[in-house]
Amino acid sequence: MEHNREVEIDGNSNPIQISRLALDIGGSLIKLVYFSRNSGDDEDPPKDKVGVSSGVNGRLHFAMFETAKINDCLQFISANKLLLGGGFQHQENCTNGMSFIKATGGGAYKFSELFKEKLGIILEKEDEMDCLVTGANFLLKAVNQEAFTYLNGSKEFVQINHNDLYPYLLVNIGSGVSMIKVDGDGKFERVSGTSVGGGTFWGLGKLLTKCQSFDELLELSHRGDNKAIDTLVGDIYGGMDYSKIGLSSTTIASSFGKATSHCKELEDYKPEDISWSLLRMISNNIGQISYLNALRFGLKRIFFGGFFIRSHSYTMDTIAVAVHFWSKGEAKAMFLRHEGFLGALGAFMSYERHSLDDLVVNQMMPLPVNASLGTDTNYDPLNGDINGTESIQCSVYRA
Ligand SMILES: Nc1ncnc2c1ncn2[C@@H]1O[C@H](COP(=O)(O)OP(=O)(O)OP(=O)(O)O)[C@@H](O)[C@H]1O
Ligand SMILES: CC(C)(CO)[C@@H](O)C(=O)NCCC(=O)O
Repeated sequence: MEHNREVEIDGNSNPIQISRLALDIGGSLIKLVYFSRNSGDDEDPPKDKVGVSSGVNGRLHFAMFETAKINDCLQFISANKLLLGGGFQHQENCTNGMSFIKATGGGAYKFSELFKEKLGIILEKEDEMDCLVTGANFLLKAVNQEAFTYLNGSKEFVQINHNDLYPYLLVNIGSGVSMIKVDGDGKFERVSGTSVGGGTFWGLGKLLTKCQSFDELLELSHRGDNKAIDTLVGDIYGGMDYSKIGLSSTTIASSFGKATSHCKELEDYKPEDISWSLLRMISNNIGQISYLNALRFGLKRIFFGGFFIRSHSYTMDTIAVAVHFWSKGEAKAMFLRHEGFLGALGAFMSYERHSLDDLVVNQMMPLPVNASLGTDTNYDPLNGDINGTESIQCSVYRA
C-alpha cells in the first residue's frame, strides 16, 4: 500500500513537515495520530496573549490499520516519512541513532522489537488507561461538537461545560471493554470491564456468518430482523406484554433463544439476522453493565468510545436505549466523534508531559463539520476504507 503524502495529507504538492507521531496498538486495530504543520506557516505563526509568536498551525491526522496487518502500518509510517519530525520541534530524543515514539496499548509491548528492527524506533510506552482518559478529556474540552447523544435515530450534539465535566464514566469498547470513572485530568479509576466486547462481535459474527470483514458484518445488520433468532417476551407470553415488570412483548427475553430449535441448523438462519441479534446482544449487555457501574458511583453521564461503535446507528441506538431503559431516564449515554482515537490522542498528548521541548496543544480550531473525522461527508464507517486518513485543524504552542 503506497500512500502519496502530499496528496493525502494536505491535498497540495507542497512539501509538508510531519511532527510528532503517536500510536495506540490495540488487540484489533492500530491507531495513529500525527501532526503536520501547515505549509507556509513560517510566515504566519499564531500569537500568544501578548502578541509573541509562540506556536504553529497545522493539522492533526488520524489513521488506522488492522493489528493483524501491522506491516501495512510500518510501511505507511515509512512511506509517509512520519518519523522525520522536522519543523517546529524535535519529537525524538535520539539515543544511538534511535528515535522515540509515544505508544500505548498492549501492542506497544508486544511489537516493540518489531518497530526497533523494521523502523529503528523505540516505542516509549504510555499507560493505556491514562491515555484513554487524557484523550477523552482533551476531546471533550477542546473540540467543539465532539460529544453527542443518539436517541430514536437522531443525533444531538452536547455542549460540554468545562467546569461541570466531572465525574463521568468512560466506557471504551475495543476488543474488550474498559469502564473508567473519571474525576479530572489524570484522576481516574478503572472500575470495571468485560471481555464481551468488539472482539466478541467480530469473532462470533465471522464464525456464524462467514463475513470477511467487520464492515460487511456491520452492514449486514442493517437488513436483519432479530425476531428470527432472539426469543422475545411475546414468544413466551403468547404475544402479550409482561407489563407488571415493565417488559413489552417485543423486548428480547433471551438473545439467540430461538437458535435452540431442534429443527434448524446454522444454514437455516439468515446472516443478516444473526448479525443484528449479535449486535443487539453485545450492545445491550455493554449498555447494561455501564449503567450498573454508573449507578454504583452515582454518575449521570456515560461517554462511550472505542472502535466497536464505528458511528453505527444501531449500535448507538441500542446502547442509548439500554442506558435509558435501565436508568429510567436518569443517566445519559453520549458518544464521541473521534471514538476510536482516545488512546492514540492521549499518547500524542503525553509528549508534553515528558519532552524537553515541553509543548502543549492548547487550542483546537475545528474546521466546519464536514472537514473532520466522524462526519457523514468525509468519514463513512461502512466504506471499508480502514486506512483513510482524516484530519482536524489545530495549533500547537510552546509552553
Ligand atoms: N475494520 C475493522 N476491523 C476489525 N475490527 C473493527 C474494524 N472496525 C471496527 N472494528 C471493531 O473495533 C474493535 C476494536 O476497537 P479498538 O480499536 O477501539 O480496540 P483495540 O484497541 O483494538 O482493543 P483493546 O483496547 O481491547 O486492545 C474490534 O474488536 C471490532 O469490534
Ligand atoms: C485488556 C484490555 C485493557 C486491552 O486493551 C481490554 O481488552 C479490556 O479492557 N478487556 C476486558 C478485560 C476485563 O476487564 O474483563
